Formats: sequence, C-alpha cells, structure tokens
Amino acid sequence: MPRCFKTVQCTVDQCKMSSTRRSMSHYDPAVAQVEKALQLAQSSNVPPELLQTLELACDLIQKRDDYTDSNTSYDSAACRNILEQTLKHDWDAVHRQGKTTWNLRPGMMTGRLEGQFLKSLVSIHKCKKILDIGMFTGYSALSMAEALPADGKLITLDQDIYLKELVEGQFFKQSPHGKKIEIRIGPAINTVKKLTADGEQFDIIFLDAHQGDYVEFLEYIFGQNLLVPGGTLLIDNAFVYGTGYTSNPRGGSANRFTDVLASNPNLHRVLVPLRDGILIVRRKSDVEGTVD
Ligand SMILES: C[S@@+](CC[C@H](N)C(=O)[O-])C[C@H]1O[C@@H](n2cnc3c(N)ncnc32)[C@H](O)[C@@H]1O
Repeated sequence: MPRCFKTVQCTVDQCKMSSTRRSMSHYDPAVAQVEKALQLAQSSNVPPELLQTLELACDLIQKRDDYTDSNTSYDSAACRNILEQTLKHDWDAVHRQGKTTWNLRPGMMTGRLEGQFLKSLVSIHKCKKILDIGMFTGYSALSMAEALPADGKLITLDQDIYLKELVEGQFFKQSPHGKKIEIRIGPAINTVKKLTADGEQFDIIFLDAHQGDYVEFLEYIFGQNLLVPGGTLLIDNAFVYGTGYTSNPRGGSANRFTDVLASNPNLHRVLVPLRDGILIVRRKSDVEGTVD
C-alpha cells in the first residue's frame, strides 16, 4: 500500500509531525530499533556497559539531529506560519466533512530542514520554472519559490479545492514570493498530461504525492520532456520510511519507480539520506563533464 493513500492513516507520516523535534532520525527504522533496545535494556538485568552503550547511542542520535538543526538556516516567517497553522488545523474534521481526499497529517509537510535543502537547490540551479507535485499546505512550494527570481514561476498541484482556498487565502498571501506561485487542482496525473500537451517545461520538478502514480509521472517527465534539458527531478520519501529497502509490502510502489529509474541507462541518480530520502535524478548527459 503506497503511503497516505486516500483514507489510509499513515502512522509513520504522523510521526513526521515531530519533525520540529527530530528532523532526521525518526525516519530511520534502525534508530527505532536502537531506542527499543534501550527500553528493553532498561527493564532487564543487562550488563551496565551494554545499558551505557545504548544510552550513549541514543544520546548521539539526538545530538546529531540537534546539530543538524542548529546548522541549518531558519525558515521565513511565512513558512513558519504555514508550519504552525498546519499543526493546529483539525485535519480529521476536515476529512470527515469530505473536504480532503486524503486524511492529511501535519507530518506530511517537508518542514524546515528539507525546505531549506530545496531552497538551496533552487538557488544553485538558478532556475525559473518549478513544478511542485503534492502541495498540501504549500511548505515545499513556498520554500522553493523564495529562491526564484522575480520573473520565476512555480506551479503546485493538489487534488482538493479546500487546500487551494486555505493556502491561497491564508498562507501564500503572507509572503511577497506568493505571487510567483500558481495552484492547480485536480488529479495530478491529469494536470501533468495537460501541462505536457501545452508544451510546458520545468527546470525542477519536486515529486511528493501518491507514489503509485510515480511510474506514470516518469513517462511524462523524461519520456515527453516535461523536464527541460539540464533539469532536475527531486523525489521525496525515496526510502518510504524504510520500506523501500525492506520486504514490507508498503515498499511496493517505491520499488517500482526506483526500478524504472535504475533500468534507464541515461539517468544519473543520487539518493540523499536526508529525512526520508530525497532522490535527485538528472539526465547523465547533463551530469558528465567533458575533456579536451
Ligand atoms: C506529502 S503531501 C505534500 C507535502 C508538501 N510537498 C509539503 O511540503 O507540505 C502529498 C499531497 O499530495 C496530494 N495528492 C495525493 N494524491 C494526489 C493526486 N492523485 N493528485 C493530486 N494531488 C494528490 C495530497 O492531497 C497531499 O496534499
């Protein structure tokens, strides 16, 4: 089952909410096992050295997260507002009222660390056009738009009109960069088809929606050149909370899109182990240097 599919409540996604506390390690199932081992050790009669080693391991994990956070720039006031308002929102009620297709969770937000990473990439790329697939409350969209030049444009996609009204009315207006963002509502694959048919092309595409659709997106992105030559595809949650590399069936959709990417000899890939993994994909011809 792909993550967050419609009404499925993703427990791991909920824990993404604690991203303000633990920006990295709560995505790592190995860390959860170490923490579990510590709990077991605390309630058992184990050698003191083993207990101390496990306590030290957990302390190191926390300190590494804190160090990561303290060496990452703060997000803008408008992004922080999105974060705070998203945490406060009653997503269960909204979903019960039929206003959102998915039972959305605050933990689905990219958040500060990933937002700053995306913003950095956009600034390094010096790009002008971005496609953000999977808007939610617009954190990734605004983080990236903040690095665009004044004539830059970001199109962000989601499926619920409720989100468009919320994000347009309350969040993007609070930033001078909000005017660079256009929201399109509808099944993302239909919007992607329309963008391709209209001849639109993007310098960066950030994919953060329903993973079951990713193989189809790839056909438009690379097969039909939705991504400009020299462009970059970024795929969020490439680890699928660890299920991408374990036998858990939730890893299924991840394995399909990663397999499709791996079988294409023309693509260069790097999986950055930031939070739940960001896969950076470019055409090999754009990555390889030349020699005289
Ligand atoms: C993980 S959230 C995106 C988080 C966002 N990038 C951020 O930084 O806050 C995924 C979003 O994709 C949307 N989505 C899921 N399936 C979709 C589909 N088929 N078409 C359009 N949007 C979809 C969901 O409604 C949800 O808001």
